[in-house]
Amino acid sequence: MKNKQPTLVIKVGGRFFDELLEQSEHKHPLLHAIKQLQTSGARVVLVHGGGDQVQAQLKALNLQSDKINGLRVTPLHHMPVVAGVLSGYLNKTLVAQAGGLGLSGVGLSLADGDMTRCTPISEALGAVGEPHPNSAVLLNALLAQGMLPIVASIGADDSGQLYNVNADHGAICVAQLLDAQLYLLSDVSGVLDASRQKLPHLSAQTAQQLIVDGVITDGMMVKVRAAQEAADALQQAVTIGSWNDVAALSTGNNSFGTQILPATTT
Ligand SMILES: Nc1ncnc2c1ncn2[C@@H]1O[C@H](COP(=O)(O)OP(=O)(O)O)[C@@H](O)[C@H]1O
Ligand SMILES: CC(=O)N[C@@H](CCC(=O)OP(=O)(O)O)C(=O)O
Repeated sequence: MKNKQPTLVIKVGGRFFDELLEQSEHKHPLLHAIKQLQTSGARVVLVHGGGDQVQAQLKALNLQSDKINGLRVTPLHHMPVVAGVLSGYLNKTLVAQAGGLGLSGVGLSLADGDMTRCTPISEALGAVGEPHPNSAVLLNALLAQGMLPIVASIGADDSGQLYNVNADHGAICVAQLLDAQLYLLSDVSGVLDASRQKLPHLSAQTAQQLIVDGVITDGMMVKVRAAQEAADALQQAVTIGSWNDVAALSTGNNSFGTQILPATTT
């Protein structure tokens, strides 16, 4: 039976933590918006990355780290650092901050409760996984108790190997698992056009053109491509927006962010 309460999967990246730790006394607007959403009956799952913090920790340990098309090449011997930063310090920081606001945060990874299973993306990327939805039992049990699952982008495969997962990919997978509305939040108001204006929505064709023209680059290129695949798979729009405009999320304001539309509706 389909759950009648709306389910939202909200993804934040590394720069969110810089802002979170700068705000004194649990003031981050995203956590307040999540609390309001929960009060209004929504089920919320938070998925996070932390690429900047992974990079800083690898550098501090003199470990060279490269990216291919926005994804971090991850030799197995980098995994203790990657998993330690994402599933350890950052995940527990978010759980602690949520708790300070009265949210019951539960820190998880993509491997917990067998919620996803990873397959390697390519030999060149090493221990970088593509997550596949597997079991929603744990997440549904936590959500039924009014808890806030906080999922770090670390996964595992059938043989028990750990994987570094791009957090946008992780969030998409969790949204598929729960048939949820997906919000990929970052430090920009949405996808910007060549005049740096926010696009209210974006079709697959326009996105491809803006990528070819060099208007959508770097992490946003990965995000838009992943959001497009997710919109097609979920058959509903995926929103790319800013974690500072999130009050709009609880008021249902549909001018929030850029809506990435499923290919069939464009
Ligand atoms: N057309 C664009 N519109 C918005 N941001 C863009 C665009 N092209 C590149 N970017 C960059 O993408 C960044 C967001 O992607 P990314 O850094 O991967 O986010 P996150 O780490 O939060 O997942 C923005 O901060 C911006 O610098
Ligand atoms: C494979 C891969 O690239 N993994 C990412 C995981 C963290 C992440 O995605 O963090 P953001 O959301 O802050 O970018 C990384 O190592 O940086």
